[in-house]
Amino acid sequence: MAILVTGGAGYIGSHTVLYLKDQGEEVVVLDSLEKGHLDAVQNTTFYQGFIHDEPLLDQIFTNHQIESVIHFAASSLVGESVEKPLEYYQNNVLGTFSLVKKMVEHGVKNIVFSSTAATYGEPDNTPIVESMMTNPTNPYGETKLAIEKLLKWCEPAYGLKSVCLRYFNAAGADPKGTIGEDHQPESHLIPIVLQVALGQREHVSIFGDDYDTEDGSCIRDYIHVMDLASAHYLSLKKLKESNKSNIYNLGIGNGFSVKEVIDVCRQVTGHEIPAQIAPRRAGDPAVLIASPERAKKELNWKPEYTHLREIVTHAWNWHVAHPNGYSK
Ligand SMILES: NC(=O)c1ccc[n+]([C@@H]2O[C@H](COP(=O)([O-])OP(=O)(O)OC[C@H]3O[C@@H](n4cnc5c(N)ncnc54)[C@H](O)[C@@H]3O)[C@@H](O)[C@H]2O)c1
Ligand SMILES: O=c1ccn([C@@H]2O[C@H](COP(=O)(O)OP(=O)(O)O[C@H]3O[C@H](CO)[C@H](O)[C@H](O)[C@H]3O)[C@@H](O)[C@H]2O)c(=O)[nH]1
Repeated sequence: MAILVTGGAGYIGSHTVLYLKDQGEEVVVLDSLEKGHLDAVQNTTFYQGFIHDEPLLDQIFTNHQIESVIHFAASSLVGESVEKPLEYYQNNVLGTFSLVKKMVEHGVKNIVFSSTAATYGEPDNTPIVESMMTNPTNPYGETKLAIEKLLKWCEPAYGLKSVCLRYFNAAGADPKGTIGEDHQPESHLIPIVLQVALGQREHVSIFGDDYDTEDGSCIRDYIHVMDLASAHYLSLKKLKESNKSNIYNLGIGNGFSVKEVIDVCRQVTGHEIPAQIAPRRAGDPAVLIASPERAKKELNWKPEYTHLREIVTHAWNWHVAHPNGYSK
């Protein structure tokens, strides 16, 4: 039996594919390659195409014995979603609609879904526990919450079981250095800061220093991408054993401000990394810190890389070895 990984050529998807294969799982990847990289999924059964291509999904579900889906494929930039909400609803909500419809038609009962901390919006308290109110502050988070709700209603109707993983900020790279983060254009904080250290950018902009935080910059919970990968594996295992849907936060449980992240990158790279204060980015909440206790307790998940310095070191090793990402 195989696992279909949508968006498996992307950043988190490719690290999860690597992890799943290491555990002996059979994997089939579907990715449009609009953002992903074929080199990130070498020696893996691969289909280039869209999750809303229903004939292609029929072909994949017919050709392979797919027992479960891990669903990463999405548009996922907070700022861009504020500018292009229609594109976000089309790719994320309508795309997932087709995927789930075809899963139901082909009798595939298990899905692990990439949700996000952005479903919570501006939480009243930290750390965030799963029972807190969801109230997204941007269209990206709204589309992910809409998908969580779609999955919830598909359980009583069609017996579809789901695990929604609300990740906080994915960072780092495969510690062995085989794959890493390469978004084009890059918008995420840590790779941008490392591109400054590599001399590819003159400075990093700090989006807002007037938030209600100690140093005025936004606070996020950075989680190593391989710890995310192991959580997907454990979620699927638990789902198949218990036949019970659930929602889990995935973060370390510690927050770092933008300024603190830049300081850690300075220590790791030995580069001065010039930074400039810039206006706030639309849709950004001030503080997002996870309580990962439910995932630790129920999935027996033990994050391996809990120090930001270690996470940044793995990212830096990848960037130094691949200054132009996957492009030759
Ligand atoms: N990076 C983070 O910190 C973070 C945090 C929370 C949640 N997430 C979620 O995790 C998932 C993966 O994020 P990522 O950072 O790896 O993003 P990514 O852009 O690197 O990967 C997404 C992949 O999906 C593919 N894709 C997009 N739309 C598609 C479609 N309609 N059909 C087929 N393929 C499609 C892209 O080509 C890309 O390879 C996303 O769902 C994202 O919303 C990411
Ligand atoms: O050049 C930059 C880039 C980012 N930031 C700041 O750094 C923090 C982290 O930003 P990222 O773009 O790296 O990540 P986000 O927190 O915006 O988004 C991540 O977490 C979200 C959940 O909140 C979503 O799930 C999204 O997919 C995922 O990339 C934010 O405060 C952002 O304003 C800067 O100051 N300068």
